[in-house]
Amino acid sequence: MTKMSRDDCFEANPTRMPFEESLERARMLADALGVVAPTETLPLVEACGRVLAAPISAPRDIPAHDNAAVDGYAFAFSDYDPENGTDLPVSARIAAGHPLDGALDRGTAARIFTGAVMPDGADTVAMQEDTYDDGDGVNIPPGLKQGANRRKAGEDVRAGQTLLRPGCLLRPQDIAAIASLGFAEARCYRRVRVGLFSSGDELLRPGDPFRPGAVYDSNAAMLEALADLAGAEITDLGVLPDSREAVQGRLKEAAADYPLILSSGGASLGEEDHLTATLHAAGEVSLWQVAIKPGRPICAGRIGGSAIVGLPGNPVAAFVCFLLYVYPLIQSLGGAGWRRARRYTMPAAFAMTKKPGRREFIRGMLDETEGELRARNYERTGSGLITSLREADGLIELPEKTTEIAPGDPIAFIPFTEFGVRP
Ligand SMILES: Nc1nc2c(c(=O)[nH]1)N[C@H]1C(S)=C(S)[C@@H](COP(=O)(O)OP(=O)(O)OC[C@H]3O[C@@H](n4cnc5c(N)ncnc54)[C@H](O)[C@@H]3O)O[C@H]1N2
Ligand code: MOO
Repeated sequence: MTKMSRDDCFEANPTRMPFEESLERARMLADALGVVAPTETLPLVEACGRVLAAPISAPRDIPAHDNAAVDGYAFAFSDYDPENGTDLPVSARIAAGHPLDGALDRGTAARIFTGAVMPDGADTVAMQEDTYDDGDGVNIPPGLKQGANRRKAGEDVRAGQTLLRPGCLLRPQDIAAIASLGFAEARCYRRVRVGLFSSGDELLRPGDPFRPGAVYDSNAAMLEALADLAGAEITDLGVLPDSREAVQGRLKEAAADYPLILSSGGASLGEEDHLTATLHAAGEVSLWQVAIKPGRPICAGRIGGSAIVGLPGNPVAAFVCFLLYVYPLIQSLGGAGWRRARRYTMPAAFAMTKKPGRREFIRGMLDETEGELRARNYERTGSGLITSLREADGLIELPEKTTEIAPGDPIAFIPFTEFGVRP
């Protein structure tokens, strides 16, 4: 029989849920609840950052016409000698927004400007810097290929093409694409409404006078800011009272109003664990007690049509669990589908040993050495150190089976930018 160390609850309790299973259960919870956000039509600039709710198809080609890519002279390639160049009389002037009425006369060139519609009969443009006035017209230099300096109709987008599908997160470049089709508005999902509780008798709200033994509630402000970046709209519902009946009452009440409820603190195995008890009594538990560090006491489940996530009280654990579980949950409930944060493989710039059997997410900083990015760990591991989150650029993910990391070993890095947190 293997000896169990008393100070390691993972060895002492082999029943903790593996990380991948817990994430799959969170995903199943999200799938079961579906998209909870209603839709609304928004002007384009307000739509940026939102999730698209209806497909957007192109009513016409973009660009709509063949057009000049440079200021210069448009002509028919069939009138041109690519070996020696050609002198052509200039019979028209075409500015952007003012297409030529009729076709270009055969054997002539048109003075044309960037973005102006190519006249019928012309297929090639010489850049003005490469030409000269030969007295009677313009000299087109040798060496141009057919179609040079011409942008084809539909080369960006084809008429009828579905450009954006429901569920896509609208970025500035998507807004540009929608505007290029001539649409001023987009149908979007509303932000997911989230009710937020904190939990703990020691908590004071920022602004309250300090008292001995107290801790200011930093999780509420942090989670509100994170949820805002995730595209949700948080309502701070205050601190949960320390009574099982009162917690059950407040949670049930909130579940009737919000499709997602977050709470931090009071999720561990201590006597004060009213949240998990409420989920057991009034709803369903999807995951609880996961083999991860930090964040082991996380729990999640539902009451009716509302998802509830009990985040651990330690600020680092609350932050990490938000990124791992709540961020994708908000995306999914908000219509964007479940998205797993991307991992970037890079060499470790540190050495450490690790206990097997649990997934660890340690705080990491990016170092650039000789043009290569490497990840360094934050030396202290305490789950209450907000400073460590401020120093870090992201999380280093260490798999269950890993027991040792040496400098140069490939590691998986999840930058905070994946969650909209700017460096
Ligand atoms: N016997 C055990 N003790 C603990 C376990 C365990 O499994 N067995 N798990 C540890 C781990 S890991 C964590 S994480 C914490 C999580 O506990 P809770 O989620 O129940 O949170 P609390 O006990 O209420 O608080 C923990 C810690 O965080 C501070 N806190 C809580 N809320 C806030 C807030 N809104 N803003 C700032 N700081 C907050 C609180 O003061 C505590 O210091 O349990 C371990 N113990
Ligand atoms: O794992 Mo707890 O979630 O360290 O702070």
